[in-house]
Amino acid sequence: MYKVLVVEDSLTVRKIVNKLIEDNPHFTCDLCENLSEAQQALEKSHDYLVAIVDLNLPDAPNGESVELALSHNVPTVVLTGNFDEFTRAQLLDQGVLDYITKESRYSYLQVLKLVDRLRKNLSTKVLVVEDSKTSRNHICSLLRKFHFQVHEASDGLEALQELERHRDIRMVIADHRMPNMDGYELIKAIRHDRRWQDLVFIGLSANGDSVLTSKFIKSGANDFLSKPFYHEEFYCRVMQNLESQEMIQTIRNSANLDPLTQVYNRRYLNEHGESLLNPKTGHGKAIVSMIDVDNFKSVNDNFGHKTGDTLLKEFATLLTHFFADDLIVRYGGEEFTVISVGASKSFFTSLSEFMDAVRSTQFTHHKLTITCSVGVCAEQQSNLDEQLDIADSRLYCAKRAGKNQIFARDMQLKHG
Ligand SMILES: Nc1nc2c(ncn2[C@@H]2O[C@H](COP(=O)(O)OP(=O)(O)OP(=O)(O)O)[C@@H](O)[C@H]2O)c(=O)[nH]1
Repeated sequence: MYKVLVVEDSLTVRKIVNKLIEDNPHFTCDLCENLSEAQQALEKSHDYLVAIVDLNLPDAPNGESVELALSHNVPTVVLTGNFDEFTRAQLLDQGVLDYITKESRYSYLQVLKLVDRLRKNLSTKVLVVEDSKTSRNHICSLLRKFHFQVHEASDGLEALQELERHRDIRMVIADHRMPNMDGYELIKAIRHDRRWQDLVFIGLSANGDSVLTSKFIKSGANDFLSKPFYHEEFYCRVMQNLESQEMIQTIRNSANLDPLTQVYNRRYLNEHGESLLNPKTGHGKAIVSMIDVDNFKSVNDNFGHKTGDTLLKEFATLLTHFFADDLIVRYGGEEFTVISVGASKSFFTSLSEFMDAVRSTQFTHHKLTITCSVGVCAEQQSNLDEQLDIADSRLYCAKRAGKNQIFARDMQLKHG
């Protein structure tokens, strides 16, 4: 749970902000109506994610509440009834994150959006690629103020190494002119690699060259900023690009993920499974397994469909824990497919550990114990469908042989 400090003398505004923020289960608010309450709150707690502060309070008419929050190193958003260009520029220079006027419901939604962005930023990695240390430090400190996890590189080659080391970097902000590999070469290298297709890339350059801008964008950059930039513009671009990327991710997820268990769905398997077996695009071979919960119908019959759903979710979570590097698909109902391109020995070790974990786990709040049956096809066939069919027929054999077991080869059919 993240704590938000709200310093506001109007009861109505306090209530609106509190309601909007606390409707999001990630947040809780501490409400203060004047400077002295804010002072006490800041002395008592040192873990505020952000402070939302009214510029003029009865006991602090000249923005003292903002200075107070900033002096405690709490990222601060100013909420005020007066829009005044000079004050706004002054506050942004002082280091406040944003300046929002209390005009309409939309203003309050903007506050909420910013607060939630700050929460998400805590786990968002950004790579800053810039050879000038002064400029790099400046960009990094702007990003840290917004709670981003910041990584640094001084040229394109270093950036690629950093991206290999931290596969979950979501955004790259790169200068154009750099030794060894410039920004333009960097974006080309990034877009060449499918793993980084969703990475947000913002190019930077000192000369404001429009040819360079279009070259960057055509090569796959999402946006471009000319230096020197005003930090408000910088933040707007960063936030907007991240939001667009999240929207694309959400659309992609809703097309490819099973909504109940959040593992991949059949559609994804049909579109991408075969490429795993293709030596040009994947590993050329894979171990295919079909995993099915035993007697699942009785869970629905005895405890209801909702409990059945919860059990499936927990079962899928267990799969993701044991087969983190493999492709996990909900094949249908209570049947899952795991496709592994790793070594056969380590796959069977994980499978056996997974079966043990299933037997010993208590599922749902009813503490249900279950087993599962598995059919595996590790021998390569001419296509994925054939491997799936063989794994499925072995799963059927495992069921017929009494369930709670693995069938991996035809030989075992006889000894089942
Ligand atoms: N709760 C829930 N049930 C589902 C879902 N999808 C399929 N089912 C149910 O899963 C049950 C599967 O039943 P069966 O095919 O007889 O399988 P089983 O009871 O596990 O029997 P064995 O496979 O032979 O061990 C059916 O009752 C389906 O209605 C789902 O998304 N949620």
